[in-house]
Amino acid sequence: MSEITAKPVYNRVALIGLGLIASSMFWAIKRAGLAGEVTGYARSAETRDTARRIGLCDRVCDTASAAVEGADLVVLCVPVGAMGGVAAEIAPALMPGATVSDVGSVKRHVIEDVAPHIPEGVHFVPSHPLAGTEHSGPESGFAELFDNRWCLLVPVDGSAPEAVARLRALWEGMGAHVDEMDADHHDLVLAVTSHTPHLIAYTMVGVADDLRRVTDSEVIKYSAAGFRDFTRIAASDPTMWRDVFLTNKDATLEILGRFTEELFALQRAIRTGDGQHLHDYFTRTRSIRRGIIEAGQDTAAPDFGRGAKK
Ligand SMILES: NC(=O)C1=CN([C@@H]2O[C@H](COP(=O)(O)OP(=O)(O)OC[C@H]3O[C@@H](n4cnc5c(N)ncnc54)[C@H](O)[C@@H]3O)[C@@H](O)[C@H]2O)C=CC1
Ligand SMILES: O=C(O)C(=O)Cc1ccc(O)cc1
Repeated sequence: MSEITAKPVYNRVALIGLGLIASSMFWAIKRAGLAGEVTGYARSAETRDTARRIGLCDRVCDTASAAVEGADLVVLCVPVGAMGGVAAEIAPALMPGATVSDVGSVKRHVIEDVAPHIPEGVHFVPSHPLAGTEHSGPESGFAELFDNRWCLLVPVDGSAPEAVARLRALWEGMGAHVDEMDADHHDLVLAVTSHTPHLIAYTMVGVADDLRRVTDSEVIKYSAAGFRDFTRIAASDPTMWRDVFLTNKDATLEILGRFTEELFALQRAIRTGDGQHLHDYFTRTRSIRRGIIEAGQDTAAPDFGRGAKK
């Protein structure tokens, strides 16, 4: 857990879109004293009311422009497909010298949608915390979400090194390990490690539901850990994940193509009784898992299902 820092990294941070990630950022920023003030804006009056009720943000504003006024860091925490529209809305109110960042799960598309709206003299440094849960909304965040998790910074052409270093300090202060990556590489890596696995989980739960077994209490009760993980992941926010697949289309289709080829080979091995193929395949995948454990790269699973925490 981070210590309280002596000096805030930013004077004023504005969080736009008050869901899981923004609320977790707020509690993590407060935990370590990383900003003088945190303002927030959410599109719906209901979310703004909830935020005020639970003390999420020092000041909740009724417009995005009011929230970003005087902010030296603005973080867009809305679904990937909404980033460009929000950037256009806040652009005239951005303070010269401010940094705009985002936390979107896809980077190339966000950069293409947001960068054209960033005024001269304002920095743009996209980011992506590799931490989350299947929960969403302002009450789902907690200060520990980013502890020991990776946050990838994806600087664009012209991102000033000092703006990148300052954002790195914020994420490290929130407990994350930080790495930098190019946008296309990011999108391919995430298609393998997150996006396609989510699609597979959605599909598996859909298949089980088609068989009318998933809602049967006995099946839920006796389902093994793997299927339970699928149901947890398949409960993730539909808007967020719709946008992920629509905006990381090429990388996801590339990985899905490879996935289906391998799946067909396994399907054929089962049909033809080719136990050697199955055994070889499972031996290879087991060694990958063991390599991860031996390298100490298996970070502890976050404590899913927690509520907002002050
Ligand atoms: N949920 C997760 O596990 C992770 C999500 N992300 C990314 O973080 C971003 C936010 O995700 P969450 O916090 O999970 O979502 P969330 O659904 O909890 O919160 C998103 C908020 O944005 C608001 N919103 C939607 N469209 C808007 C618009 N046009 N203008 C203003 N507000 C709008 C929603 O009402 C909601 O309050 C997404 O881009 C997602 O890809 C990144 C890492 C992990
Ligand atoms: O809940 C899970 O298992 C996750 O994988 C969380 C997650 C979801 C989306 C991201 O862009 C990053 C992390």
